[in-house]
Amino acid sequence: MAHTLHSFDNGPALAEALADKVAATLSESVTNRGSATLAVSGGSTPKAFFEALSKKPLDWSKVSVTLVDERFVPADNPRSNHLLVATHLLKNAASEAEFIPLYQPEADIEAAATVATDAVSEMGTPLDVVILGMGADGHTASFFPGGDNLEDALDLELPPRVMTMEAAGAGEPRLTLSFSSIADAGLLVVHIEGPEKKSVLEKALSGDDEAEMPIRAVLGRAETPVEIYWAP
Ligand SMILES: O=C1O[C@H](COP(=O)(O)O)[C@@H](O)[C@H](O)[C@H]1O
Repeated sequence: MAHTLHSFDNGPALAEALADKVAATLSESVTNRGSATLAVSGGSTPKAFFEALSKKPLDWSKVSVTLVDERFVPADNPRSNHLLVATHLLKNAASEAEFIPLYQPEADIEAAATVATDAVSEMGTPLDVVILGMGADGHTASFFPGGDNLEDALDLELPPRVMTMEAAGAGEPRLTLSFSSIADAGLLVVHIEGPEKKSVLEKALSGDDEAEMPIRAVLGRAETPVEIYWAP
């Protein structure tokens, strides 16, 4: 599938431009459908983007926000993506948005995935905006190389859902949207920063082994053209 690379001089310029693009897409959905949906990633990269997006003037009370992936930890854990989003995105104008967590306080992660699947499915499909990150190992969402559920997670024939994932490189067990949940998003972005991530992207684009670098599934098979946002 096609992709477009948007390069910026620095992180703050990228954050502002991406926030403008996402806000415009969400506003359009609110105008056309009366509501909008957004799924964002965790990690260290999106903080400045979240801060910029949180200030964009749109009817956030009509916007539902969820995560692309999450560790199986409660929201007060410093490694929680929910905590990251609460701290950097769900404030200012965006404090009006509804947040749908992937972590659920169930006895085990499989039960949490079932509850989260029901909650996310109420957001409707396709999602309006999905923002993906990418790790140095070529993972995106929680599609990790060597992940125990990787094959099913990348299967576009399986229904959209929240899945569990365990992998050596993942730390805690993870909850992740399946590829079928994100591949048809209205706006599908891969947000990466730094020279190392650029090299990882170039390596991903030069091969086709998805088990080695799961980001290749997104770059190669997503129904929606991928918008890559990069800054040094
Ligand atoms: O584990 C994760 O890492 C990736 C990339 O994070 P970064 O710190 O290198 O920006 C992220 O996209 C994903 O949501 C997160 O769970």
